[in-house]
Amino acid sequence: MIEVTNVQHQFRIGKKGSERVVPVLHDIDMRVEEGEIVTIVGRSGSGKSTLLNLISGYIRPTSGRIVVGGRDVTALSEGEWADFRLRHFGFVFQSFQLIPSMTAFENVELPLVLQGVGERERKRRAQAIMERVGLESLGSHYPGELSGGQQQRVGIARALITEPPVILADEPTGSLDSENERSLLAMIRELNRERSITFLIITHDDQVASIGHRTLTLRDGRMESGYSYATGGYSL
Ligand SMILES: Nc1ncnc2c1ncn2[C@@H]1O[C@H](COP(=O)(O)OP(=O)(O)OP(=O)(O)O)[C@@H](O)[C@H]1O
Repeated sequence: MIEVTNVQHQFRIGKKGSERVVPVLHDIDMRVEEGEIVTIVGRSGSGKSTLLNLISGYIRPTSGRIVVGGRDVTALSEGEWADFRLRHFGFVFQSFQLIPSMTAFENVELPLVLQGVGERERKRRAQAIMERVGLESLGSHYPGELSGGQQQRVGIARALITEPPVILADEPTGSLDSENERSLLAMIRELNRERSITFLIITHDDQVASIGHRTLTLRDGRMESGYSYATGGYSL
């Protein structure tokens, strides 16, 4: 499903002529199978978000190969990438990233607008997914009128609406209290079981890490072997 092979990444910072190279990721090899929940942990600055941004194509690796669903995505043009991203990935963020001037329903519908899906089909699918995440009565609320837990459910519904095979989540419970965190994690598990959606989740939180079938650890830009809850052993 996702195969990262020998990926290195460095950022260039500073003015042209006096640029400095900042190496961030080294020799990254990892695989995520279809239907797995994989959590990635590591200290602040270890390169977790950079790895997620590489997998989702927002940045390109300095070297190495990333294959998603059988496609070598490092070879895609910008336009192809935007299209590929919309079909293959749903995104969930710590800060929800909802559009404040749109209602919950309109936020959920938005990816389908971008995909050019007709209005009737959009409404039907948005309605169904809002029901699935328990928000059917809150569709007309604006994000500012919802609790953090409810906003993150809108975020999950928006990520699910295009039925992507993979959901990438960066600290999805980082802004939630422990009760909302528990309920969001239960929902991620259910969605994974019901729909075989693959989840790749970055987190600092042990509770979140433990919902992964495997947990991988990044340390100073290198991947340490991961712990598998299924086999009780370590592997990449
Ligand atoms: N656009 C950029 N330009 C230059 N350096 C960057 C850029 N983005 C990230 N970095 C550097 O890369 C390193 C890894 O950052 P990254 O955000 O991937 O870490 P992280 O593990 O996700 O951290 P956190 O848990 O704090 O979010 C850091 O040293 C950071 O300063």
